[in-house]
Amino acid sequence: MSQSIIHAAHRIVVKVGSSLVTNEGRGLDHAALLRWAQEIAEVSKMGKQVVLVSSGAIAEGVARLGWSQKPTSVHEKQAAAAVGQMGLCQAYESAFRAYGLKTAQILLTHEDLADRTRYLNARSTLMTLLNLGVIPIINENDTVVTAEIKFGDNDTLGALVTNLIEGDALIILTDQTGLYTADPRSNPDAKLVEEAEAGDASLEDMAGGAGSSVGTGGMYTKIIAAKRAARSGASTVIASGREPEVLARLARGERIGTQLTAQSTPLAAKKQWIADHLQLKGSVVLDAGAVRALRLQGSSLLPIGVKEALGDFLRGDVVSCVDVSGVEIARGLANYSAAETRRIMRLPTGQIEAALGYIDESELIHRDNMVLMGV
Ligand SMILES: Nc1ncnc2c1ncn2[C@@H]1O[C@H](COP(=O)(O)OP(=O)(O)O)[C@@H](O)[C@H]1O
Ligand SMILES: N[C@@H](CCC(=O)OP(=O)(O)O)C(=O)O
Repeated sequence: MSQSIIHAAHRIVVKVGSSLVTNEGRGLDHAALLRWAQEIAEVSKMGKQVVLVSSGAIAEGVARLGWSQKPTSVHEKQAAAAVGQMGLCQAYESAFRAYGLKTAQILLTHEDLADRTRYLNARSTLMTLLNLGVIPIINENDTVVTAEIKFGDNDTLGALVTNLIEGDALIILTDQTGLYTADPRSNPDAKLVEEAEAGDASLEDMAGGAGSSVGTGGMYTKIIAAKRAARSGASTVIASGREPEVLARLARGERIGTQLTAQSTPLAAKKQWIADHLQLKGSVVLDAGAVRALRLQGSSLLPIGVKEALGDFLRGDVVSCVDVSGVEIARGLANYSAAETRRIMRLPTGQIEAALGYIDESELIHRDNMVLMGV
């Protein structure tokens, strides 16, 4: 059997569920947290970047408040989450510190990822943390969300974070060894699914299907998360968080649990999305040198090669790159708005900062965020 997709993955999102983190609700499992921290340190040393999405705030809050069971009222759940998140933070901070790693807490809501500016800000912060070698630890910002605007479960959050940072892979650690052909708790004959295509509809039936008791969480949300992650080209592994050295072994290429493979790579998925993008917010007119650099040398687009910026695009919008006669050469995600582009076009990279007072990127459109058109 081929190697685990985690072996080749560079940027990985790891999601751990409440039952694992809190030892089935009995309070934080410090030994498990230490194990994952040790393994993530090992995976980082292999040159991979890791983001951790951790549940457990509500379960830990319930334990800290001395409640015998999870409350049903939204506000009590939110209060429990606020109490429990302190415990999660403390525990992760000291577990990772033991292995020489710094951590950062990021709490997100659905609205943060739906709003374009907040999406880009969250993305930039996460990328900056990863480049600094810090491990971001993400949870839903339970205090400010109500049922209608909740991710609802952290499997979904894990997938959206994978899309956000263009991760190569999502690892969902849970209390089962992977996806079975039926719920193994009630079907002792169920078999482990070792590999399948992410998005394969038959998986949803194995996991219970929407609307069943399992459909509100359990494996179903993991299958849907794998489908979402695959949209940006990331494959998913579902495995047991209790399996010794699970993360390190996956990273070394060992096959563990269930692998749900995406049909394209993150780069190909992004380029397809850009090529298909119909809502172009503007265009830039390139000089002959820039046209040659894009077409023949596979270069990024630098401000110096831009003669004109048309329309009113913002940073992150898809813009069209045309030659002086209006022929579309490429399409890509702009790093600067139309107004900024007008101030930096025709300038060499070294003068961008003086013209704007800051520099985000030296390219107007990076090659990885660009597709050539009509070739
Ligand atoms: N086909 C299946 N294969 C494996 N587990 C399943 C399946 N269908 C339902 N489940 C249930 O899903 C549970 C894991 O989901 P959940 O309790 O939400 O975990 P987590 O807290 O890790 O998100 C398992 O304990 C199992 O009972
Ligand atoms: N934000 C919540 C997450 C709840 C959740 O999705 O839990 P799980 O299904 O165990 O991943 C918490 O930290 O308690």
